Amino acid sequence: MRYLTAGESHGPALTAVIEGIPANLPLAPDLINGELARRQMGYGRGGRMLIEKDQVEILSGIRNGSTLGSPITLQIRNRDWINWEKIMSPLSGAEIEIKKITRPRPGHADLSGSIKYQQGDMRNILERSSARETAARVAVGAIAKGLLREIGVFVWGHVVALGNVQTGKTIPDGEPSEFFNQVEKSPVRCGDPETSHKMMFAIDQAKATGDTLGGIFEIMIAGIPIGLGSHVHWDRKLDGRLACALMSIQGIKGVEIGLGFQSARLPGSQVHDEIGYSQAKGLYRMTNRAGGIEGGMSNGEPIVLRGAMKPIPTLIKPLNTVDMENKCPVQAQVERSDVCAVPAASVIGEAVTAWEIAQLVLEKFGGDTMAELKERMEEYRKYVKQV
Ligand SMILES: Cc1cc2nc3c(=O)[nH]c(=O)nc-3n(C[C@H](O)[C@H](O)[C@H](O)COP(=O)(O)O)c2cc1C
Ligand SMILES: C=C(O[C@@H]1CC(C(=O)O)=C[C@@H](OP(=O)(O)O)[C@H]1O)C(=O)O
Repeated sequence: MRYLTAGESHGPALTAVIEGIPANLPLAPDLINGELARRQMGYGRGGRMLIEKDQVEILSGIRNGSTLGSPITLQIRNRDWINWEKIMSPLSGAEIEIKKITRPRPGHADLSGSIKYQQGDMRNILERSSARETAARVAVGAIAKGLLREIGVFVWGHVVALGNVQTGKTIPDGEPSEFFNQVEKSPVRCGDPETSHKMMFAIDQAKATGDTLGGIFEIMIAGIPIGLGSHVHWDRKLDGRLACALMSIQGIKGVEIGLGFQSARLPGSQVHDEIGYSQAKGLYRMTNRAGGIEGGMSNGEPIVLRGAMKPIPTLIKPLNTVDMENKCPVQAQVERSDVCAVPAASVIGEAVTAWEIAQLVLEKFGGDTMAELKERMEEYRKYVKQV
């Protein structure tokens, strides 16, 4: 399976072309639109989110509510395009004078991108570096989530820290759906109402001072059998693949799996998950500090990952920079911006990890149709149970 996305932030649309989804996966546009709406919902977003109401158009690969096995093309139009049509026109000689962006924002792609691609106007960099692109990735992830649901695998995400406000709540063992229902109700995607309020207050304060905030989100993936990924080669390791997926999200600067960095400070007796066996459960772990991954493979416990997002680089009270026209000190470019996008990043984290898991499932079990895939997984699950 593979996919590509294309599209500029203020261009006409974002597009994704996906290859390798098996035939006969039921897929309604509402399933994708629901995920697109979740990505847009978080507290702390700027003016752009009031303009966009992301809706998917399916251009190929799905007929009568079901995948065909052929490439799937998805498109999400940018409602903001009408305000940028002339500035973003693909034709040369626009009728209006276009003001170049020459004041790179510290923390964004502007400076390095404009030097690398030899662009005098940094708009030519910011348009594609923008996290607007993640709307396309969430649409792709919605299809991956749909596929995983069919084989009993579920992906959830929630915010565990925003700036220096942290939630003490962890995902409960067993059936976590009640906890995640609470998360869906929270504008900051935090399962603890009291902490949610503190997080919203922190965002309000950052906004009032022209500043921005980052934070940490956690992803949990349940229902994965033992043995996804492999120890045999570096690029087949499940932890490496998931870390790469999360690090590819704009603004993500750190990834942890299970205890993560904390495991480096603890003795082995407090880190490794002891193995047990009972007739009812079969092989099981007494704890899940490894976050469900050992030796580059799933170990049958839920996978638990965290992504750390830096504060948004565009500040309403801009940082110092250099004007590339004359190298004089100036304040960085600012039009409008989000104050915090960690709740959105949590939804994007679900999408990119769901894609990676779906890809690994297809690599292990294969299948041109959902029936083939389900049958092969069923067989494997039976085998694991009787080991
Ligand atoms: C959902 C989301 C929304 C974002 N919104 C903004 C924004 O409004 N302004 C901004 O400067 N950066 C925003 N960012 C972060 C930048 O896209 C990101 O910092 C930039 O592309 C540089 O990449 P890097 O931080 O991964 O190095 C957002 C990121 C995400 C995931
Ligand atoms: C458009 C989205 O996020 C954008 C990501 C982004 C950036 O620099 O990454 C900058 C902002 O865009 P604009 O400059 O148009 O206000 C965000 O709104 C989105 O998430 O759909």
